[in-house]
Parts: sequence; structure tokens; C-alpha cells
Amino acid sequence: MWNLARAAWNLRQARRLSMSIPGPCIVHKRGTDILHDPWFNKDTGFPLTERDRLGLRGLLPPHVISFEQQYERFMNSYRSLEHNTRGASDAVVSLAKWRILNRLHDRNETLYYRVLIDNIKEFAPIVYTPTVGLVCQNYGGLYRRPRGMYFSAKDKGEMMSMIYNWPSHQVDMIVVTDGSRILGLGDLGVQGIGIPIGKLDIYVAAAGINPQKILPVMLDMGTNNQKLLEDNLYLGLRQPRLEGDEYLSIVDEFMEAAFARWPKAVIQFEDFQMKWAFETLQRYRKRFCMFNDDIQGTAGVALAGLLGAVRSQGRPLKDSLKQKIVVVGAGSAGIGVLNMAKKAISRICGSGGNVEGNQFWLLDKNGLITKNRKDIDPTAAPFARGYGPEEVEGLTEGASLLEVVKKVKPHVLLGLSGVGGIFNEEVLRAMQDSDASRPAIFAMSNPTMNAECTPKDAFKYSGDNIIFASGSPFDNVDLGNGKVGYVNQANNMYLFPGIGLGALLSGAHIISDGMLQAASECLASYITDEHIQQGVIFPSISSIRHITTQVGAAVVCTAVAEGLAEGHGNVDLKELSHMSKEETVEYVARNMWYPVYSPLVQEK
Ligand SMILES: NC(=O)c1ccc[n+]([C@@H]2O[C@H](COP(=O)([O-])OP(=O)(O)OC[C@H]3O[C@@H](n4cnc5c(N)ncnc54)[C@H](O)[C@@H]3O)[C@@H](O)[C@H]2O)c1
Ligand SMILES: O=C(O)C[C@H](O)C(=O)O
Ligand SMILES: [Mg+2]
Repeated sequence: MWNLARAAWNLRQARRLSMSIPGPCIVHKRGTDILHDPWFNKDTGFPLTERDRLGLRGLLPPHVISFEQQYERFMNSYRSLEHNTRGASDAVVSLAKWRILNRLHDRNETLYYRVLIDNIKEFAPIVYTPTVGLVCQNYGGLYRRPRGMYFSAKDKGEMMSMIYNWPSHQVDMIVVTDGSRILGLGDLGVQGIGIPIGKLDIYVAAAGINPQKILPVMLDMGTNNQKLLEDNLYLGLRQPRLEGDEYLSIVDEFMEAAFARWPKAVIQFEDFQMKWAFETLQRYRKRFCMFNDDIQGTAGVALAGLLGAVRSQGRPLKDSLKQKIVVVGAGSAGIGVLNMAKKAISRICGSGGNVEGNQFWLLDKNGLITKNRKDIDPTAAPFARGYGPEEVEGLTEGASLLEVVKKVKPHVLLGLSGVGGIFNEEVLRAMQDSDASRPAIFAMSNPTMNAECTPKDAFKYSGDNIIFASGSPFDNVDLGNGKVGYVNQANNMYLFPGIGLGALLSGAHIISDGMLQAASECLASYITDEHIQQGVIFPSISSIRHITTQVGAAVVCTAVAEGLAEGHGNVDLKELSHMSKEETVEYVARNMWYPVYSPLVQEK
């Protein structure tokens, strides 16, 4: 039912925005320069008066096509592509779909973002996870025109002036990567630029960030991927990755340059290998308005999932403390989840931060992590089981996943390992003995091939009443007898757009833990008990704009309450502080960009 309510909301928003006469857009170009600029281009949609005014007469076929007709024309060619590629491999079909969408993106941004917003559930898997992973892997061959900015190790000392090469005067959202850990695909070097591009597409579609004010950034520090270094088509620096202070000095310089030109921008760090993910977050989070999506966005989504799992068992949230949670993967995402879950559970249960971490079992590639682990990573240490060399609970240092699941009988099994299929038949069967009435299995690694298990296997081997979520999208599972195994998508796309938007619209100078918690709690409370009973713990991606509005408002309210907000545009702190919750939601919605053709006016 909420799907209908949300769809109606989306429609009302769209109508409100498209029916109000769009303000004029100032253009400093004429003729073909306009046709070749995707921001201004309307293709065959330029009205005759505009063609006269802008020197376009004769440069286009005479018949003017309406926006709706252009939209239909695009969707028809998309559908015929689907038809014509029937029988081809998934990869071939997905890349063909990505190409047709990318061509539209390169040509006409207004139409591109409208089809993306209206069909987000269908197109997100193409412009974002999982296809974006395939795009990054094949970037050398797919590359046609540049998008975003590249700062390389060779640009040291130049970044403060280079940043002015970007044509937009205002940038609100930057997503930056160094390409060192692209999804679960490893070091893809400069080819990782696809990730910031895909994330920013979601920012436009979900958070309504104006596409003229986004900036995807690649920090090319070299690559340790030998195959890429030997590939003739590789477009990045052919050198091993910078390390230590050399590495950090490049990131420092980029951050200084970006904030010098756009002091109000929000920067999202994305897909950095673990050591740099934590180090840069620590280094910048008190100085700049930035966050790390893999650590913090993921944690918020996983926490919402953990709370959903408690509710699905008909238990009050304070029973979260009694949930036994096995986390597989002690990287930036896994550790991020544990840190946030530990804090949130202690807050919910009122134990004043006194949770010992006894409810968590953490595994990495060497198995169960205990205090007995040699050279334990300091980020993992707080979650190491307190075992000595002897067996406790039948487990020792390095115990296998199967042993852990058999002995612990966890309520939740959560994978952020990047290892496809690691929740194998035996592990999934062992989850049948879970102490939970509805065991939760979250196979959160991306892309599809790297998921810890498929939903089909999870329902087959662990039973029909599990709660299932995956990072990449999968279809629901037919369980027979008219029953459906519901597949939730536990992806940080539910939160990062709202975190970024809320930070931007509050004008906060940093992004606090409180703002992140508010985002997560807002997502968790979005779902009704009725849906949770059906195994639905995350809303449909089709509602992403509505969700993001709510999450963004929750972030703004918390920034104001914590004294971090400074206001945005002509809305100052005083005005923000006087807004009710509903008014804040309305403020956020009002500030979302929506794609409609604006009349173009040439400035002489
Ligand atoms: N769903 C989401 O929103 C989301 C968000 C962030 C990351 N992820 C995914 O999570 C995965 C990991 O991301 P990360 O940033 O933490 O990576 P990372 O490289 O920092 O960490 C990976 C961890 O997995 C462990 N590991 C490797 N092989 C293992 C095995 N056989 N058994 C147990 N543990 C093993 C490693 O030791 C390491 O601790 C990636 O696939 C990424 O796409 C998903
Ligand atoms: O990119 C995604 O789909 C989620 C996450 O940020 C990841 O790194 O896997
Ligand atoms: Mg990521």
C-alpha cells in the first residue's frame, strides 16, 4: 500500500514541478554549440521561437517534437534493444543498455534524468550497481568522452589552479575515489571513475541534486593491478600506487583545492581500500563537510536492516542487545557496520555505551577474529572475541564460518566480504538452527557475482521464513504454493543521497555521528510492522525520492539541533531553526531539482 502512497507523492511532486512554469536558463552560446551541450540541448524539442533566438533555425529538422514524444521515442528504442538482445548473455545485454543510456546522458541531460527518475527501479541496476562494475572493468574500451575530473600523482602543486578548469561556478556534491577497491572487484585504477559517476546519477535521481552542480572525481595514484598496467587501452598512470605521505599529500591537496573553490560542497569518499578509507575519514571529518559512504552509509543501511530483523521476530527494539550477529568481512564496510551497530544498540537499550560487543562475531579471510590473533588490525580489535588459546563456546582463533554458524546459531548472518558464494549450502543449512524465529541473511557484497549467496539458495537451504537482503538487486524467489521469498536490497543508495542532501541544505560544516544516526533511524522507521511481517525490511527503490526527502530532512533537523547547521542559500540558520519537522521536509522537497526544459535566454 505504501508503494501506492509513495507513487502518488512522486507524481504530485513531479506535477507540482512540471506544471509551474520553469524559470529561464541563461545561455552564453549559440547555434551548434548549444546542440552539443547536453545541459542545454533539447534535440528536436526546441520551439521555433527559441530556434530563431538562438541561431538554431535550419540546424534541426523542422518538426518540433514534444518532451513526452521524445521520452516515448527513447523508451521505445530501449524496449526494442531489450527485444533485439534477447538470448544474449547478461553482460552483453547490460552493457548495451548502459551504452544507450550513456549516449542519452551525453546528448540531453534533461531527458536522461527524467527517464532515470521515472524508471529508477529498472535503470538503477544499469547506471549503478551491478552494471557499473562491469563498466569499470571495461572502461578502457567503453571510454568515449570525459566526464568528471582527474587529479593524478603527476599534478602535485597544480591542483589549486586545475580545479578552476571545471566549468561550473557552483558545485554542491563531489564523489571521489582512488579506484583502489571498486565494489568487490579490487583495484581498477583510473577505471574506477565509473563509480563516482554512477553514485552522482543516484544523487540527481534520488536527492534532486542539480546535475550542473555535481562533480565526479578520480584521484589517480597509480595502480597495483598488473593486468591493467600491461593493458594498451589503460587510461591511467602506469605506475604502482603511491603510498604513505606521498599518497596523503595528493589527497590533502585535492581537498584544499576543492573546498577553496566550493567551500559549501559536500564530499563523499567512495571505494577506497580499507587503510585509506579509515585514514582519510579520520583526517578530514572534523575539518571538512565529508563522509565515507562505504564505512558510514553502509553502516546506516545495515543498522536499519538489523533493527528490521529484530522487529520481524516480533520483538521490541531493546531486544537488539540479545541478537547474535555474525559479520563476515572485517574491511571498511564490516567494521563500519559494527561500530555503528554497537553504538546504536547501546543507545536503544539505554546501557550507556556499556555494550561489551559480546553479541558480535567477526570473521575475515583468516576466519574468526579473537584476541589471540597475531597482528590484529586495531579497527577490528574491539570486536575480537575474548578467547585465549583454548576453545571457548567450542570455538578458537581462526574458526571457519561454518563452525561459527553451527556453534553460535546467530540471529543475523551478514556478509561484507566481497567473496561470492561464501554462504554455501552447508553454511545456509546451518542457519536453520538459528536461535531466531526469523533468521536474517544479508549477502551485502557487490556486484552480483560477489554476493555471499543468491536469494534462491538462501531460501532453499535456510528455509522460507528467513529475512533476506542483498547489496545487488535480485528478483524475488518463487517459493511455490503462491508464496514469495522477498528480496530486499540492502544498499547504501538508500542513505548516501539523503546524507549528502541533508548536509548540503543544513549548511553543516561537518557531518556528525548524530546526523548519520538520524539518517539510519529514519530509514529504519520508514517501514511498517505489516511490511516487516511479510519480510520487507527496506522500501522499494521506486520510492527513493520520497525516502531521500525524509532522510535529508532528518539530517537537517539533527544538524540544527546539534548546532552544526549554518543555513543554505537564502535560508539562514534562524529560519532553519524555526522550521517544524513537516516544514523541514517541505524545504528539502522544494530544493530538489526536477528535469524539465527551461526556456533558454541568451545573454548578450
Ligand atoms: N551493500 C552495500 O551497500 C555495500 C556497501 C559497502 C561495501 N559493500 C561490499 O562489501 C564488500 C567489502 O567491502 P569493504 O570495503 O569492506 O572491502 P575490504 O577489502 O575493506 O574488506 C573485505 C574484508 O573481507 C575479508 N574477507 C576476504 N575473504 C574472506 C573470506 N573468505 N572469509 C571471510 N572474510 C573474508 C577480508 O579479510 C576483509 O576483512 C565489497 O564487495 C563491497 O562491494 C557493499
Ligand atoms: O556501490 C554500491 O553499490 C554499494 C557500495 O558502495 C559498494 O562499494 O559496494
Ligand atoms: Mg562503495
